[in-house]
Amino acid sequence: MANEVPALGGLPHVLSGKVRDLYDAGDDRLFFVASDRISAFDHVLASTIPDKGKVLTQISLFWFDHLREIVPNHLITASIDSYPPALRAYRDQLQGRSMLVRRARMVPVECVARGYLSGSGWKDYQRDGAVCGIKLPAGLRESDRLPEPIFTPAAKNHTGHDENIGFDAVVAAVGAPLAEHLRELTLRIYAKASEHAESKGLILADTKFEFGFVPGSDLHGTLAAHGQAADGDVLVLADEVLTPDSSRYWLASGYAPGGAQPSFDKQFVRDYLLSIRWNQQPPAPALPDEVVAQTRAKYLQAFELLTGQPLKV
Ligand SMILES: N#Cc1c(N)ncnc1-c1cnn(CCN2CCOCC2)c1
Repeated sequence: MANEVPALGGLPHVLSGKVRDLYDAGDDRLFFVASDRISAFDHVLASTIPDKGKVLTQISLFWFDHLREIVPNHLITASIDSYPPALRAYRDQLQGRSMLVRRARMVPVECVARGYLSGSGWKDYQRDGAVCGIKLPAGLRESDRLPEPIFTPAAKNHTGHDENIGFDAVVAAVGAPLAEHLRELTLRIYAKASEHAESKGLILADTKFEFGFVPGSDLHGTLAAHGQAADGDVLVLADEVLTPDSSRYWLASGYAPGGAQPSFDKQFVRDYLLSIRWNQQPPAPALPDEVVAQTRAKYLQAFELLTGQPLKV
């Protein structure tokens, strides 16, 4: 079937996720545009949240910079004046919610770090007393802080839920040296990010990273000291980074283990969808204006808490 999503400024559409659209910018570059779409219970809702795409993009850009001493990344630029000329005609549509990145050879594993027991980790713990084959102490409650953060990888499942896998499966997929590097790097990034979040009154319960390899010479003209493959390619942090869509953030002031914690950004949406007893089947319902406004405010608050700056809308 012909691609239903039109090209953007002559850049062919590559794929779309629930929130972001990806285009081929040529010369081994990709172009991301983050929409204001919002998903809940695995469905994209009929309503959008104004400025959500800008918030998520700006949070990723903040973390790329904050983590630059730990890990290089795939970003080329988020400045419209540096985009391919044909895109500059879309300045109003792209401002603040887009980025030009290096096309990477993506690692086929979702690299998840967990500091707390929640979501699929809680479900796996209840069944096995372990998460991704990592045995945990008995008697943990939902949302409990783990004795130490753990690496809980997942297989990329493009249809729906990613499937938690053991470290051995990562080794089988990418080899032991890279598997060990991914685990160490994922946990190191998580430690730095959760320390920053905590200093801002937020708990970073868990987060998902995606990594890929780019030619070493492409990386700002310098070779990175670590994460270098034998062929000279360099491992970079890609995709979205430590956003409320790829992470669980909780307000530290309201933290109460023993049950599910309110989602920092989507609780108003979830509560509304539960209140109308939606059967979680398409078509996903629209949201009342008040829920849209409250949710937008939470995204702006997340950005301001994490960065210390108000979002330029
Ligand atoms: N980042 C990045 C990246 C890159 N730098 N090079 C090559 N491929 C990718 C890539 C392609 N797909 N994904 C999964 C993330 N998707 C994005 C769209 O929205 C859905 C999720 C990553």
